[in-house]
Amino acid sequence: MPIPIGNWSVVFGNRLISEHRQLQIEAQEVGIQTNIERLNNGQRAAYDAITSSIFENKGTTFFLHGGAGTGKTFLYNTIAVKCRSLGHIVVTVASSGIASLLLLGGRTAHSTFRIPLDVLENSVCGFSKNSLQAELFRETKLIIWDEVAMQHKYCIEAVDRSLRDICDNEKPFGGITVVLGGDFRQVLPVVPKGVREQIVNASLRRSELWNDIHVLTLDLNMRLNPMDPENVTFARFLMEVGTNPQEIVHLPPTIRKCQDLTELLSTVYPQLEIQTTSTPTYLTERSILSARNEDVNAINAAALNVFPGDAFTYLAADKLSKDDELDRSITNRYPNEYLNSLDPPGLPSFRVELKVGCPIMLLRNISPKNGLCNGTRMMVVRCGTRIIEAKILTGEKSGNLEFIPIISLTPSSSEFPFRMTRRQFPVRLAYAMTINKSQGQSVKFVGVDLRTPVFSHGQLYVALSRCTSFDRISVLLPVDETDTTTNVDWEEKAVELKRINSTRLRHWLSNSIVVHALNWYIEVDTQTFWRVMERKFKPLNTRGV
Ligand SMILES: Nc1ncnc2c1ncn2[C@@H]1O[C@H](COP(=O)(O)OP(=O)(O)OP(=O)(O)O)[C@@H](O)[C@H]1O
Repeated sequence: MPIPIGNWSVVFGNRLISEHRQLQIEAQEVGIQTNIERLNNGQRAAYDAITSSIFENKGTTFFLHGGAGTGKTFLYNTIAVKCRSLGHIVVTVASSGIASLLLLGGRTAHSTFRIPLDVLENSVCGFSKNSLQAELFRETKLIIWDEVAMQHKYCIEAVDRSLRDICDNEKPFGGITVVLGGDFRQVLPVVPKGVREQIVNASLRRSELWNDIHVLTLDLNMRLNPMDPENVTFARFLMEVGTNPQEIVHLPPTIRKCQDLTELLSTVYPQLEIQTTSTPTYLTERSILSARNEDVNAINAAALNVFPGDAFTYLAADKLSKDDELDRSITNRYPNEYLNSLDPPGLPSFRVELKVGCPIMLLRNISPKNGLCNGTRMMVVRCGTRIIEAKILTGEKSGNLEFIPIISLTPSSSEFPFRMTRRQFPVRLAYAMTINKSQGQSVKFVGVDLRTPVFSHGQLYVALSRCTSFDRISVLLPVDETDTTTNVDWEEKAVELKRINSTRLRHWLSNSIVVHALNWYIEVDTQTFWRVMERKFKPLNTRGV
């Protein structure tokens, strides 16, 4: 297609600003006053602090910290509607497509701010000073950014840098009031093949920006009924797992412990062998979670095996990028059979097997406006040769029938020493999903596969907080465990990872031990060091005796 000549925004105005004018008109039609009156004390205090920064042009950066169900989204939307109804521009974004669907006028942070995919320490966003985006942001009074705890700090820093530049203002985010929100008890940013220190360091809390951030806290769970003692105990248990985690967690007797995978499957998905059981409500209400992709794939395959009906198999077309295809040393070393055997995270498998009535999860933001985001759960309605028809199970658009096309997907550049593309339906089976993927999703019945314990910060807390009561959680533990599992908390004060420096070394050695691991030095306080050693080596000693 030829590129249009001329500057159409001069004729029609800035289309991004026009979209926001539409949101302002819609906001005037919503009766926002009742929502403001319903805010609880914590929400009200946060509301007052944020609105005063907006209306008095203070340009404060806030972090709204709150666990699952504490009413963060309710508050974001209340503030956004209030400001829009007064004619202000409010940009609402989230770190994931699925979370952005819950915000009024929400989009992903990456698409709104044009954050580079391979973001680095000094990256800037992909809009210039004269762009439509820059014009929109200069008019913006408030930015709301949800699920920030799982976003790499470089993304937030890139937005800060770019906004300072286009607004010619050295205040954080160019002087715009910003509300970042999330929960640091949940999983931290994903750093491919990253070691613990890299992952902890990728968190916003380790950014220079954190020094200028004003933290607001919400701690009343609005999803649980405070009059129900069972609910209160459950909320307390979750809080304990999230905020004061012990290395070993005792799972209360009210949580069902399954003997094997078959029992876990039949507890979470009862009567799966009957085709008519698989309705949208049945599938929306349940999920099995596991920390590792391999276990998730095995559980999905087992569930599909139990579910009746004909299986449709779709094989992908894999190929190397054009440059690599010409290089004989690469084509000889990585033939097509090898590419087919790869199962990179975030990409569909080479072989996708589906049945009508089974749940799937989208792996790409195909059309956020229509509820088709990375993470959207759907139920397969028809399996065509070139298209899959599926019903949306979650979010505002649930119940809508949509077509899923075959598309070309590329794994992140750092994954392999070559570039490849895979043409496949961007879906995975969704009877089970990884704990990281389940963040932000709620279900009625959850199964947690803990045969391999969680390995990263916040995973146990996220897995156990997907539903609202003990008796709806079933777990599968290793054969030799009856009611305990391991938790991981990387934000704790007891063990701090730091690059060594000689002045600190002398000081540290008085009350801690410095261990050399790979190319990092790890400082561990003496008590924790011996506790870990004891746990690790006790079995050997016992056998020796
Ligand atoms: N002040 C309030 N009055 C009435 N209902 C509320 C209030 N605050 C929150 N809620 C309701 O409580 C439930 C949880 O709130 P919300 O989804 O905003 O929490 P959240 O912190 O965003 O949760 P999550 O992190 O799990 O997404 C929702 O159904 C919401 O409508």
